[in-house]
Amino acid sequence: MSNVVNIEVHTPMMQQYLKLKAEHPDILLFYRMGDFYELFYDDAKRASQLLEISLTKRGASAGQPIPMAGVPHHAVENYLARLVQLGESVAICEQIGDPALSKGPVERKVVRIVTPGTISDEALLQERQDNLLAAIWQSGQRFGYATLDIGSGRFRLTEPADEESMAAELQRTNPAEILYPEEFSSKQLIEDRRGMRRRPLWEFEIDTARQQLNLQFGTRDLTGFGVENATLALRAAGCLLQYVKDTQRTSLPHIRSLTMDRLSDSVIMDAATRRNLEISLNLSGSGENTLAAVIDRTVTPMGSRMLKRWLHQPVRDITTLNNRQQSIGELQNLSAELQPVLRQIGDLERIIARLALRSARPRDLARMRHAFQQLPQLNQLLASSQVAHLQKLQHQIGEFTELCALLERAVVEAPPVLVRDGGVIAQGYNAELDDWRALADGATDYLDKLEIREREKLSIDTLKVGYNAIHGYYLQVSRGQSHLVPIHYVRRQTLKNAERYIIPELKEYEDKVLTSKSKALALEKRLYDQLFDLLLPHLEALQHSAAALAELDVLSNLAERAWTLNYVRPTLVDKPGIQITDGRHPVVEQVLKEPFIANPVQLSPQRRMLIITGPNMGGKSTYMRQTALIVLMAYVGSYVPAAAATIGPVDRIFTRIGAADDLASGRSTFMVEMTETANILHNASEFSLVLMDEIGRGTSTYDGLALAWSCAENLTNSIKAMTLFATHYFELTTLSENLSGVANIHLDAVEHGDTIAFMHSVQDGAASKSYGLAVAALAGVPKEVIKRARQKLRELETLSGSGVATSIEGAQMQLMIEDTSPALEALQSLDADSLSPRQALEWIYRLKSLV
Ligand SMILES: Nc1ncnc2c1ncn2[C@@H]1O[C@H](COP(=O)(O)OP(=O)(O)OP(=O)(O)O)[C@@H](O)[C@H]1O
Repeated sequence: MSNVVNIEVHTPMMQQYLKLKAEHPDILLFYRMGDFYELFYDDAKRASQLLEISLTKRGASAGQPIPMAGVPHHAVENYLARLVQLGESVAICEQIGDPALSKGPVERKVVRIVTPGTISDEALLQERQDNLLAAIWQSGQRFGYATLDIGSGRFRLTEPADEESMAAELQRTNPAEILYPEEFSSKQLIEDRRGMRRRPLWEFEIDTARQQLNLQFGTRDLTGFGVENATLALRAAGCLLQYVKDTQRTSLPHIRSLTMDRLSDSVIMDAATRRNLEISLNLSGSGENTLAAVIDRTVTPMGSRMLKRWLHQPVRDITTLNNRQQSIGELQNLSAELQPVLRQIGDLERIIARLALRSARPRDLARMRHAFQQLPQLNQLLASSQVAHLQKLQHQIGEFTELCALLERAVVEAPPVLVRDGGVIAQGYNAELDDWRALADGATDYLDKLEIREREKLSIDTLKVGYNAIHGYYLQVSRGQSHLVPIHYVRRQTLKNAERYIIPELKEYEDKVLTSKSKALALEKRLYDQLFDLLLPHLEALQHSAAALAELDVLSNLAERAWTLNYVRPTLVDKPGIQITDGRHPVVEQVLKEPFIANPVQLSPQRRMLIITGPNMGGKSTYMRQTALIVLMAYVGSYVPAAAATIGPVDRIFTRIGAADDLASGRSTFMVEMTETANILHNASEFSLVLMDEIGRGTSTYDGLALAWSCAENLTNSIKAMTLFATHYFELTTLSENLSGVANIHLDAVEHGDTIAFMHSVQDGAASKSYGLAVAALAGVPKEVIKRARQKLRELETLSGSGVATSIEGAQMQLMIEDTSPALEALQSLDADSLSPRQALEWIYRLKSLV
């Protein structure tokens, strides 16, 4: 802010503003002015662009007009939501002093900082998506990475060994905000991401990190979490925790532990694989036609978030997988009854987080109560289950009878949005509150009693209590009886026929009535806060319960999906290999109008590589992807789209499918393809599932073929990975003759008149011909171009004379020769509908002579 050299020359209000702004130079400052939040100077200009609100001026200070933009306070959430979406942070500055008592501007303070990665307000969050804050640290090749979900308290660490795995982690977690150290050298990893925050190096100090974390968890050291030696990740975690404390400005009791994610615990997928398999985002970046779109029918937002985490992090622990499978089996009979009950539970996880942050709204408490009210029924439904894992979940869910009763007593049936307006605490919960409210509503019989008492005591039958705006409450006595009033009656007003008096008791009452409304409100706020104090000791149990409920939702969803979509339970074995009978692509089978053709997969140490040939559009990519998706689903613990599946150990899934230019980082299609291939060759093992689609396509034929050939050899001979290798290089089909473990399969197609029909069924052996030209014709490439291509193809084939090419393309030539015969040409020009029977007979003779 260059125009602010000497703060003294500004108006007092601007001085206050500038001091506050100086503490938050990099983020927008929302400065509360009455019913508005206002932004000044550069903030105003930026906000007016980002929010499309008008930029005006508010007077002048230091001789210069002050650019200003503002948003009404009641609509602030909409604006915040938009800014947070754009990756911006906002400091919220409120008036905290009493305007009536302050000289000069009212005292103001930044009460919280809203940042994309630390939001917990319902209005700012997407329901069915995790919202993570991340911090990253680098040392040499290696990284430390910490993520926190403030909406649940999940705090996780990893230490990716290289850039590739770091990129995969970033993609898996997809944080809303990333803290990175100044001088971070792998900037290209994060530069396209939103919500980037550069932090000073000292925030990543290891000693400070340990100290901060121990303070947070109330521990002496971090050995209990098994992260003592993870110094890279701990540095990131330390920075992250300080940032959260700084922005939230409140305690964070729901962040109770730290977990280390170890790569060996899950089936690893790199960034390209995650993208290619379209797990929760499709290749064009939306959620349609993805695995998640097909199998997510969870009934709570927390369940949906958990399911997506599962899909992105398949686990290798057989016990966990068996637990999930058994539960799904059992829940197939129960899910129809369970799901409507679970739906009522809603987003308990985030409600509990807001409770921990003491920002839960009255409706959060009402929803929590409603959730508790479902628990007896839920427990009853689960009671009959024999599956140990479900029993464990049931135990973890608990019943919270007392908390439910408390909330039933304390909170009205349908509370308003904010505590500020009152009307949240229920009648009968607190006697004092009831009194104040009764007073405020004039709903007491105090005045009636007073009137009767005084009238009888003084024997003045005209005495009555009245009220007017000027004098407040008074006692009125007719002129004729006014001489009877006692000495402590003070005359206030004389009317024609009556006198009006006040007495101290009445005045006292009046003061009480006048202040009762604000007294009631203040008490209500206190009681509301006390409710938090009563609920918070149960925080840990509540968090466990929410997690178990989310898991129950995911499992009954998977049970329902398995039942509805006809999935089977896969058998997980220690013996390497993948055997699938009648496998289907979970997404393609849903979007296809025609029936999906199920296909088998047989992979084993003796049959490690399948070379897949067949026409374009034949279904090669679909087949390869469905195999990967079935394996992924099996390692999520889900049932799979197949008639049967037996799946051995899988450590990683790799895909080299399709190629998109990575223009942003200046890498060509071929370069991307080769980088991904290199990654596979470096990292795959005999337990990896590798999908290779048409590698070598992006360069000259011979280079491409040579590369494809040597990659295939390397994958079978040295790496011994389980590989599906789709190719248009027919030469590769001869690999099976020389290499053990390689087999040919193809996708079938048949010609049908002058078009071809794709059978989409996988058969043993290599494809008998290539249908490139036929498919091109099908796609509408002009006839003369196809014709010329046929000529050219023939020339090329005569030229090359290579064994494989001719034998396979020979068949193609056959097709072409037939195609150009005069009989065929004559037939093509024939309008069969216009022929008489006699003409038809003549035609047959004519055709015969042409052949
Ligand atoms: N098993 C199947 N059953 C029914 N339809 C299928 C099947 N497999 C694929 N298809 C249909 O065929 C289309 C093309 O499939 P896919 O993209 O897998 O072919 P491809 O052989 O990989 O083609 P290209 O070589 O051009 O990439 C799919 O979009 C789908 O509509």
